[in-house]
Amino acid sequence: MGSEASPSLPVIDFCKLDIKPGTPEWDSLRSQVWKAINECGSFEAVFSKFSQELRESFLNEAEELFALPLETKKSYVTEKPFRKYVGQSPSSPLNESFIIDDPLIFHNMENFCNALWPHQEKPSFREIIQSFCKEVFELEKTIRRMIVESLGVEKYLDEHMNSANHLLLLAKYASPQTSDVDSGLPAHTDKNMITILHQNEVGGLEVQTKGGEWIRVKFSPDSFIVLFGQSLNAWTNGRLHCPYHRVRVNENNKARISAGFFTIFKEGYTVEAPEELVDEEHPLLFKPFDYSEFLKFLQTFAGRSTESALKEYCGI
Ligand SMILES: O=C(O)CCC(=O)C(=O)O
Ligand SMILES: [Fe+2]
Repeated sequence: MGSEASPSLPVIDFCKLDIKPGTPEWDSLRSQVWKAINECGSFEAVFSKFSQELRESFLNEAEELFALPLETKKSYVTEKPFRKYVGQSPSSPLNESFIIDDPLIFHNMENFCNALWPHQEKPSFREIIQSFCKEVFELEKTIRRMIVESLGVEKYLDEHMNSANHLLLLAKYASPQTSDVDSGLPAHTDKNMITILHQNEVGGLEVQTKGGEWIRVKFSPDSFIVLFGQSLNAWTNGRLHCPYHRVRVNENNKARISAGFFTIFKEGYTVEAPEELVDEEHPLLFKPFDYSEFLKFLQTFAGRSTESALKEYCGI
């Protein structure tokens, strides 16, 4: 963490993602990840995997999506919780977003494109979004593997790696019309396993330190901000810190575009801390739960009204 005057997130260089588990380079990266998790529950991954062209195309495709007519955007609804368009709600009036279910699955992207562009083929959207997501989700898997190793529970590695699905959030934050409006997304902790956030040059993401200070995340085209959520914390039996974060956008005439790469537990998978992580010093914190059932609870009034929703749902 930086000086007291201006705290910053730990920065970890993932430029050599092809390093192999078991090598000294891997071990060094893993100890940096574990240290950052303990200190902040968040870090900036420097990830220069993308050409400037691909990154710009990715952000441009997202911008084009939000430029569609409101009625068209609203027509994207699915039967699954949260996988839909949300626009300008009273609690975050500048924000609109889409959540796409596992974007690496061809027909999910096809369904999404058919809903948004019913009269037009949109292969570029699908291809660009998928090429981008593929790399970010590889980064996510590397980080999760490092966590399992750091906890010394490698015997659960395969099961754990296979227990996850991915979601893509695309969000736009309109620039406020007056300089005294200072809002974006209220402070919250994430409920999923891991979130990786990327943003255009407008910036606005803030992450809270354990000491309660807000870090304004500095923008760089290679920055991917990693945050840990309540479900992964439950699986580790409370070994992780899930930081509060928020978005504050200021008047600057340009919209903020962001992408959230979410990892969640698969529907039907029972999330349960490995017995090795439960002892007298670390009594079991959560009863086994199914993440997709927990999502339903999150949509109820009780689930929406608390920040410690998982604790309410299945805390011991
Ligand atoms: O737009 C962002 O960068 C943050 C989004 C976020 O925190 C969330 O959707 O949980
Ligand atoms: Fe979040």
